Amino acid sequence: MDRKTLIRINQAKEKARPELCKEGIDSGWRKFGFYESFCTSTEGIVENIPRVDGNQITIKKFIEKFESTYTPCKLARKYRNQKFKCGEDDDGYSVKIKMKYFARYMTDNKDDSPLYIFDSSFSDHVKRKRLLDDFEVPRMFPDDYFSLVGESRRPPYRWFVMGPGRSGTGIHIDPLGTSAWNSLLKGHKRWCLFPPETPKELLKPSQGEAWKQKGEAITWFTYVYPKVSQPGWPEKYKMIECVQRPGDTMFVPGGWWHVVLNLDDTVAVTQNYCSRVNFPVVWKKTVKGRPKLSRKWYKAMQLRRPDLIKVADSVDMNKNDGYTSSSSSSSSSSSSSSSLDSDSDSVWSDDDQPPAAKKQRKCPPDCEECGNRNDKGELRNNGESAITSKSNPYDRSSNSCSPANSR
Ligand SMILES: O=C(O)CCC(=O)C(=O)O
Ligand SMILES: [Fe+2]
Repeated sequence: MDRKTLIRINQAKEKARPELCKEGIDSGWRKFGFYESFCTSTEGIVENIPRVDGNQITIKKFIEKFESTYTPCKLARKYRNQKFKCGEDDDGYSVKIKMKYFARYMTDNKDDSPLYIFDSSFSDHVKRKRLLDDFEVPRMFPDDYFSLVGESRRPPYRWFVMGPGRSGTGIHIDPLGTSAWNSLLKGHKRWCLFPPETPKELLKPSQGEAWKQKGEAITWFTYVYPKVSQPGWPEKYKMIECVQRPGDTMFVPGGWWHVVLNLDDTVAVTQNYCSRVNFPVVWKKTVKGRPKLSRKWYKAMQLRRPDLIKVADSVDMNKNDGYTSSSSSSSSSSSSSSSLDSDSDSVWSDDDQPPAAKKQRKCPPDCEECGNRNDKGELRNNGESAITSKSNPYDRSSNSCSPANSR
């Protein structure tokens, strides 16, 4: 703890519990050594309280059964019986699980890289949609130009994210040059970020090191982190590292590599967006990778944002695209745009699509072509991905490696 914090804390302690401070500030406050001896883990606690589904029980029934009888109860959290996406099966279908099972798994699992809820379809559902009432887009991110194409046509863009310690998101770049914000409500996330020009080969675990867990964040921290944090690591690819705490919002600029490990149980919300700043890059990547979507977007801009049309028309499609808004910028993008050179619009819509359409967008789960895939069905192509299935953030990428549109 730094000196100033220590002084302030001690002042508060002196005022709040003077009797403890009399013995000397540390000895009084640490007499029993509970820091060492008392276990605060929830594991192993046997609960014997009635649990009630707070969404189902009527007020009348609650008063009758619990309040008027002075009976303690635990109103189960919302969404207990709601299903959330925690992965994808080999055919590309969402794997969903009820919140009550996942919540138990969160507190009671010993998996290396546990299941992770990463769900972008919650807002399509009448009950799960209520999650939208619980957060607001931070005021720094007012622009969202993909909204012009309409909610049902736009690529997936916001996710409810929840997972236990050791779960996380392997190293990747967010799709189509979009930037993102990620707000943490509970728990701690460990982040490492690298500039866009960092070569992918330096950031991915080598074959064999991690076998089936190649794309997992925990594998990255085990095998790659020691390399990137060595003194010889190039200054130009310098890692940015931090711990995100409850209430913190991370800003992830377009093109930046990032890897995220949950250090304990976390709940977060994240959104990808296209703003005035990243529009030239996002537009270019969309034209190249998602031509059909780009045509719809263009029409919508003609109608409602002629100012953006001007910018779109001035984007040089042949120039190496940097991630800054300045046209004179010389910073180079990742080398992945070729992976997006296909029109895969037909397959990015959503869970309700006919199986044939869903199948189209699949490549094998451990597709060597595209790189890798994490529990969230994340398929990456050169680390960068196209926004694809509505149900999956990084299905944001899966089209780019299906045979129909292989590079
Ligand atoms: O919270 C996480 O696991 C990271 C999410 C992320 O990188 C993303 O949504 O693009
Ligand atoms: Fe990301």
